[in-house]
Amino acid sequence: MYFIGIDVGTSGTKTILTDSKGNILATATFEYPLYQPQIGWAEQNPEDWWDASVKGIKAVLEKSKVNPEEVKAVGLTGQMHGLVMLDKNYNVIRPSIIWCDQRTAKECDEITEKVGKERLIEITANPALTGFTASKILWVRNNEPQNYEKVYKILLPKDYIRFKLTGEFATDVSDASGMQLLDIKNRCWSDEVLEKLEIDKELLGKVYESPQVTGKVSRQASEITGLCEGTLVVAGGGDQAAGAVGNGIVKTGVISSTIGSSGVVFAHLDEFKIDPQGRVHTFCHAVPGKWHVMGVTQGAGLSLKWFRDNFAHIEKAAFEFIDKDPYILMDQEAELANPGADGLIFLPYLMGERTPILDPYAKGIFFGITAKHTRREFIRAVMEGVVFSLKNCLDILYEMGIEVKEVRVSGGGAKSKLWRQMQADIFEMDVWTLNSKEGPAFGAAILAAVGAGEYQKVEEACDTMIQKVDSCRPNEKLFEIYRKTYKLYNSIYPRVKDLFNI
Ligand SMILES: Nc1ncnc2c1ncn2[C@@H]1O[C@H](COP(=O)(O)OP(=O)(O)O)[C@@H](O)[C@H]1O
Ligand SMILES: O=C(CO)[C@@H](O)[C@H](O)COP(=O)(O)O
Repeated sequence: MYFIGIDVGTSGTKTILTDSKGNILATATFEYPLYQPQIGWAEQNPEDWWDASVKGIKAVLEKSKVNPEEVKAVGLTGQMHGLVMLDKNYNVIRPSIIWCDQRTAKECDEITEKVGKERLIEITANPALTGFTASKILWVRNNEPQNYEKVYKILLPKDYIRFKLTGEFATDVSDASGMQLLDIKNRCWSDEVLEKLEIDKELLGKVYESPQVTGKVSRQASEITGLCEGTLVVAGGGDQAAGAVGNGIVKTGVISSTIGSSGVVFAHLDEFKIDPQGRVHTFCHAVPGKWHVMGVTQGAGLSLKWFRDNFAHIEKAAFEFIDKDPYILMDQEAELANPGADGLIFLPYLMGERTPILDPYAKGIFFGITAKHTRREFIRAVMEGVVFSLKNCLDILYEMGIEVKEVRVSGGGAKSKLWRQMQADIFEMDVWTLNSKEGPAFGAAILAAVGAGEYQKVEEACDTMIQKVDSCRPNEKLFEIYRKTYKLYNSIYPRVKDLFNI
């Protein structure tokens, strides 16, 4: 039996095909643009996600030579929080306002006022945040009433792919948690929040636990994708929860640190638990009946990509001549700089910042530039700044009393040995890599295997399908320089934060 996992990421959609033991037979990634019509805005075109998913499914079927009849189930995952609105003819009404868009500060105030700050945290386990879907819905209602009038269904990114594959309107508890409309403790839509925000429940899909089957591939989707009509489609999860399943973060003590476009530190919770100050998110996990807590930095891999696209012309040119990934060349360059980048510090707030500072107006900073600094210190400072922002989230987890015995790294950033080592040195802990680097897509395939009955429980599937392969040991000699640099990093934002919103 075979399973397909589809991850609708921010930089592209990744599709993988695995067997039931977790061997990956084929992978395919198709990229698409991110539109930034104004500073702080971020949009993508849901049709691009569907095109990339169709191409991905076709590619993995072709590369693996697996007979589509042997593909038992498809699992879906993707970037969380993005708002997809369909009209009654199932057409997309406007581009999706995605997770890193920061335009909704006013709507967050509106949510806090209507629901009440404490009650909102009690129900949704989080304060009102610009990244979450509820404020994006209100923004469209307040600013584009002509679009809001047309809304028939509201979906999350991966759930749009589900609709295209099966015709069903559905979601799962982990992704729905990021809409700020879910009662997180009771794992269902909150009638109270919906009523107070005057959002009709009929607009939302049915909520499932992540391994549950939500529908089957339709004849039309079968003709487009090459999958067999009737192939099962399971609920899946938000990319962080599915990624955690793909990394085996399904029990306490083991956490993950992911550098994708965003950066996330993620821990499993057996019991519902929140940070009373709302500095990190508590959401439903993709493991039925469990929760998780995570800290999110908005601009992690996104920061390095921004640097590559704007300042790494040498590496990009080299790529054309010697066909070497510019990121690998940038890594080599950064490795030549000293740890601590000779005092050059980068705050990665290029898309505002989520946890723990929760500031949509925050902006990026290079601090401490001198004539001695060269491009290599700049690249290194970007990478270190991202790890410091992840360490800020890790510190909150420690404050909450969460046990951390082991860190597993994933996301595109985990391809870099230097970035993995920096995490070990700055977290002062061993960091592990796994057999699969395809975190969320692999997690979605695991959820598909559970949904199809190949395994009874997510934990059992993880035990069989995931292996640890390699670790980076922290270098104690670097603790002092990184501790000193981290202290300085932490003292910059509080001193300048009032200047960002002028
Ligand atoms: N070889 C590499 N070295 C360092 N960083 C890398 C490398 N390859 C990819 N990345 C980083 O990974 C990011 C993409 O990660 P990915 O998990 O694919 O993102 P997403 O799921 O958001 O689309 C890029 O923005 C880049 O910063
Ligand atoms: O906003 C969050 C999680 O709350 C992000 O993690 C998005 O889900 C996007 O993820 P990537 O594209 O970086 O994987």
